[in-house]
Amino acid sequence: MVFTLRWGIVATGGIAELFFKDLIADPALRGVTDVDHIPVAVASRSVKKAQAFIDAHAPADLQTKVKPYNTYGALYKDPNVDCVYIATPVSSHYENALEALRAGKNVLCEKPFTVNAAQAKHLHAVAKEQNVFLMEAVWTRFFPLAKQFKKVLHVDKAIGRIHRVYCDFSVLFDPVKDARMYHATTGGGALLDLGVYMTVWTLLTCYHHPDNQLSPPDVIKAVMFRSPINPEVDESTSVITVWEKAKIMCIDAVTGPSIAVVRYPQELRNTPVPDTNVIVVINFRSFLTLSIV
Ligand SMILES: NC(=O)C1=CN([C@@H]2O[C@H](COP(=O)(O)OP(=O)(O)OC[C@H]3O[C@@H](n4cnc5c(N)ncnc54)[C@H](OP(=O)(O)O)[C@@H]3O)[C@@H](O)[C@H]2O)C=CC1
Ligand SMILES: O=C1OC[C@@H](O)[C@H](O)[C@H]1O
Repeated sequence: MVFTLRWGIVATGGIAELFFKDLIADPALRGVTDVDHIPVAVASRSVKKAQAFIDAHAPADLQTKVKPYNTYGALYKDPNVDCVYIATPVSSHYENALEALRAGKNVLCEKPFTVNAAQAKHLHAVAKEQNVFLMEAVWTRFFPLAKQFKKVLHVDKAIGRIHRVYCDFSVLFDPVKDARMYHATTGGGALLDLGVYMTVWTLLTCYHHPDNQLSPPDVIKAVMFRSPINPEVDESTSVITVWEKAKIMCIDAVTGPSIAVVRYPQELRNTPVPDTNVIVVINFRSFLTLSIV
């Protein structure tokens, strides 16, 4: 029997477009035959934008079936929506998710989940109260690669004992096109926007290390450079965590919005690596490659 999940899309920006395209792809393409996803509503702050989004992205057979809304709140009240996908800037995630949860909807909320831990904890509590599903859309955590990464490190122990972890991720943002990245009011800056991506690999390596027994890090220290374009947001941030039980020190660095230091496997492969050192490379561009060099 096929379970059908009916989706409401909140906001019509860049990632909402990509999500929508994936949502309507046939699940059989990824070997799934017992679940079907259908978009039933799109909400924007302007109904014209919602309609234009549907016109541009919904396939012919769904064009008249996907309902446009001119407020996000109206979509939360639609009884045909089972799950709401929130694709607004992070500064609005808490408010949007809270309203959707209180309307009894399941929620998939874009990363970063909220601007602080208190908001995240409150959303978690409300979702429990309402007995609905709530998740942050950190897609990289759900690639088969993540599972394989954990197995290679912690079950196969392919690189032996882990002493130090370095995670580095950079993206260059255009001050006009990616304006949300340059303002604190929209939750911009390197750490808030990109930090989750490194955290995935840090947590898989350190938090899920068998010796760590799912304990939080014992030390967390961070250094931040302000953006020269708008000092309200950070240009780059480095975070050191120490995991005493597993005896690992981890350095996470993110860079953006206006400077990007991009390191990809190609250049690492060309770097001679002494036998005693091992680098595990995750290729962010494809998410398919896990190399031990
Ligand atoms: N998982 C992933 O790979 C990615 C996730 N993201 C995350 O998705 C979220 C949205 O990013 P992205 O789509 O790139 O952003 P965009 O700026 O392209 O779109 C954001 C949309 O949110 C709505 N919105 C509501 N309030 C505001 C506001 N105050 N200012 C601007 N827009 C607002 C608008 O839709 P409308 O006018 O229709 O209401 C707008 O189109 C962020 O949290 C980001 O971190 C982003 C890129 C990749
Ligand atoms: O989540 C993200 O990952 C990739 C970036 O290009 C994007 O803007 C960011 O928000």
